[in-house]
Amino acid sequence: MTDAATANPVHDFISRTVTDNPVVLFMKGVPESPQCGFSGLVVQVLDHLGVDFIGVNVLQDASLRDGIKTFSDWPTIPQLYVKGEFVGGADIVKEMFQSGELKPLLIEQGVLAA
Ligand SMILES: N[C@@H](CCC(=O)N[C@@H](CS)C(=O)NCC(=O)O)C(=O)O
Ligand code: FES
Repeated sequence: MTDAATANPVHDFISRTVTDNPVVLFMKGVPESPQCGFSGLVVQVLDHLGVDFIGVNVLQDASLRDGIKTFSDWPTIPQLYVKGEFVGGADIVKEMFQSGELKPLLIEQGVLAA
């Protein structure tokens, strides 16, 4: 984390959220009703694998929508975090799922039963 984490309340919120929750998806809309196909795709993958996760709707707050980009140094939404680590956006999650890498990673991280 950069020193910005202590100076930026939005970064503090994000930091706490990804520390307190094992799997966090920063997304547009909520898991039950994604507002963008890219966010919806990641929700579908996580649901398919049976992962428990929380969704954080960046559309509720412009500073959160911007803040998650600077926090992760990643320009787009969705953004998946597992155990406080940034995993990727929709393309990465899709690729990891299709290549069979995602499930073992989630099991290894202890967020999915083997
Ligand atoms: N290729 C991206 C697709 C996601 C994407 O392009 N998101 C755009 C449109 S939803 C975005 O977040 N734009 C900035 C914004 O809306 O704030 C990925 O792998 O996640
Ligand atoms: S909201 Fe338009 S592509 Fe995601």
